[in-house]
Amino acid sequence: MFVVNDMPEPIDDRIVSELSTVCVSTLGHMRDHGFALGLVPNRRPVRFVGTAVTVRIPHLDSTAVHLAVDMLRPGDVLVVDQSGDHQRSCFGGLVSFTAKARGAVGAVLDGSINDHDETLAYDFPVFSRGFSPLTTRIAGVEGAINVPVTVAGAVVNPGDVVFADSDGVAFLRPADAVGLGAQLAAKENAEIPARESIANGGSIAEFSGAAAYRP
Ligand SMILES: O=C([O-])CC(=O)C(=O)O
Ligand SMILES: [Mg+2]
Repeated sequence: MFVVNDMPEPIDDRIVSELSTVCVSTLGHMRDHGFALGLVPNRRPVRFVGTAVTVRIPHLDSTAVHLAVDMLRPGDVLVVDQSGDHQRSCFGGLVSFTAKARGAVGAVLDGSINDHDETLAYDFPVFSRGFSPLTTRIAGVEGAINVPVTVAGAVVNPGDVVFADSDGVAFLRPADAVGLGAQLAAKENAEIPARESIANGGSIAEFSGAAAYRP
């Protein structure tokens, strides 16, 4: 059975611009959930913030991926749950080319990617488990578009904020992303005077508070 739900509301442009200047790992200093752990980008440096368009496929059948890629809009990020089949690739040259042509800003797959050499020229950022020659088929078995999915340990809803950089990917509910950019920027900016102090012999443990635990 195939499920094709409506496309989600695009995330606010302000969320995109605020999160585009801060690091995903700064969020990792503040919370432990919502990260896609174990995925790697097809190139570094990389950075994108966009609206999650979700897809769930059974391991062999990427019919729903091809349907979803055609639906992508500028600013979207395709997020694919491969039902636990991490070794298989549903995402190669033609899918990358189509996603980029639609204006999507990236993809996050809990599976592998293929067509490495072809996709270099497309310069389309994709997080995945790595490269694999074992691909999917258009088998028409089943699939779902814009349903809640699980990707590398994180639950993702259609319309969530996908916040990605060279360190990895975080997923945020849009309401949780409001004002987050400023919070992360403040935390990062606090390190500027610390660097100056450390360069002059100061202590990272004093800055971080670890010094309080020195026996
Ligand atoms: O079509 C696929 O499923 C994967 C692929 O090779 C491509 O995108 O070119
Ligand atoms: Mg191909």
